[in-house]
Amino acid sequence: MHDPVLVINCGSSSIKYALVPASPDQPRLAGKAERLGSQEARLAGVDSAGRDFSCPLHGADHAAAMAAILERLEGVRPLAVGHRIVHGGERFTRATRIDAEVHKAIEATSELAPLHNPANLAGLNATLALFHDLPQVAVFDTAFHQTLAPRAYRYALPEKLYRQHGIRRYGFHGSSHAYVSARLDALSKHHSGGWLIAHLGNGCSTCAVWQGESVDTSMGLTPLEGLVMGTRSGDVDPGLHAHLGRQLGWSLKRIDTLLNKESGLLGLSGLSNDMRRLEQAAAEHHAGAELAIEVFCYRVAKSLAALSCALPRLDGIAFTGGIGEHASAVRARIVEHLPHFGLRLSAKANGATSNGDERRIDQDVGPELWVIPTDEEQRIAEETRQLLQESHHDAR
Ligand SMILES: Nc1ncnc2c1ncn2[C@@H]1O[C@H](COP(=O)(O)OP(=O)(O)O)[C@@H](O)[C@H]1O
Ligand SMILES: CC(=O)OP(=O)(O)O
Ligand SMILES: [Mg+2]
Repeated sequence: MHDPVLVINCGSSSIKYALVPASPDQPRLAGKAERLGSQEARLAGVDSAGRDFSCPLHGADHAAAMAAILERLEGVRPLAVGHRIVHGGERFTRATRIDAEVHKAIEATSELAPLHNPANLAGLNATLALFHDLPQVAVFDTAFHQTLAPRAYRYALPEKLYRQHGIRRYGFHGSSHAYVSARLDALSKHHSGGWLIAHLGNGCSTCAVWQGESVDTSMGLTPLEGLVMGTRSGDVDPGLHAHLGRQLGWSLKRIDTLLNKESGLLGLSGLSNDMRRLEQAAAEHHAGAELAIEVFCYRVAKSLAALSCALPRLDGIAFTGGIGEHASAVRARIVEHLPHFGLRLSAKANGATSNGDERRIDQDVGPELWVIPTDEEQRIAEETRQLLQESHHDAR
């Protein structure tokens, strides 16, 4: 049980890997393959000899990138492999050891998370081939939100669709929200309190946490509901699909691509899905970039206000994800849109450059405001290790 856990986090266009040691004072080998599927695809990180590296992947897809990662980890013998699996449907409420039947069940949920589950499976298949004798564990994004009450997870649709087809809200980014919520519990004086968490990365979601449990969240049946994201629209009028079909003759496939890949920050700005790029362009008065940032911030605030209804008490708000962690102007604009929450942002603390630390950014009055860098890999490793310990215990 002292060996490290290899964590594979396959996103829509990236793969993060981490060899997470049993004890936090030991070094962690980690890296990331980015922009997969494009000519700019690259892999950078630390290899099994502890050396930093960075290399082009020349248009590699997920499977090719996984092969390149595993090559760099040659000689590594982990305790187990923990996989981030985005959609676990209603069946998977906690980390689960992967066998042939679980593998099939994950495949079956792929159509509910078309940008994610197929990528997760590519990562799983690559490590299964190399480490076929090691335990492989699935840690689901949806599991943390299985504590939602029916009033939060049911859509106002005929019951049959829920009972027979599992059509309900599931929520995602569970490992991130769970990690941040546990850190807030450790750091804040409000132990086990009421928190709103904004995970703002390429995919974005908010979550209301009460006493360590998710009570509501912005994503739904798929990771498309809710906030404006890099290329995803978030909420639109459900009548849009029928309208585009009738008026423009668009197929469902075309509409799906529009909402998942051509919308969000990219669609609004007409420029980029990357917040850094948009902030630069907005500083030069690019109208599309200014609008994209304005809509993004307003929608995050609106979602936080809506989710506050799920909390008996609001102790604070935490920002995480690439944008939540680094974009101080975005955080300030979100807070500005919530004047009735009594939030008092400290301009100095908010404006300080982020160097990966956890920090408070309020003036010590009103609900607390935090920046907490997320660590999905740490959470996935912990859940993997815990599952193995439990099965070890049960077997004795
Ligand atoms: N310094 C920064 N300022 C503004 N935005 C940033 C900064 N660093 C990263 N971001 C944004 O974070 C987003 C990516 O978030 P991240 O959580 O890394 O993505 P992923 O969901 O792929 O893990 C991008 O929009 C990127 O522009
Ligand atoms: C669920 C989801 O949106 O994940 P990601 O942020 O990795 O795209
Ligand atoms: Mg992400």
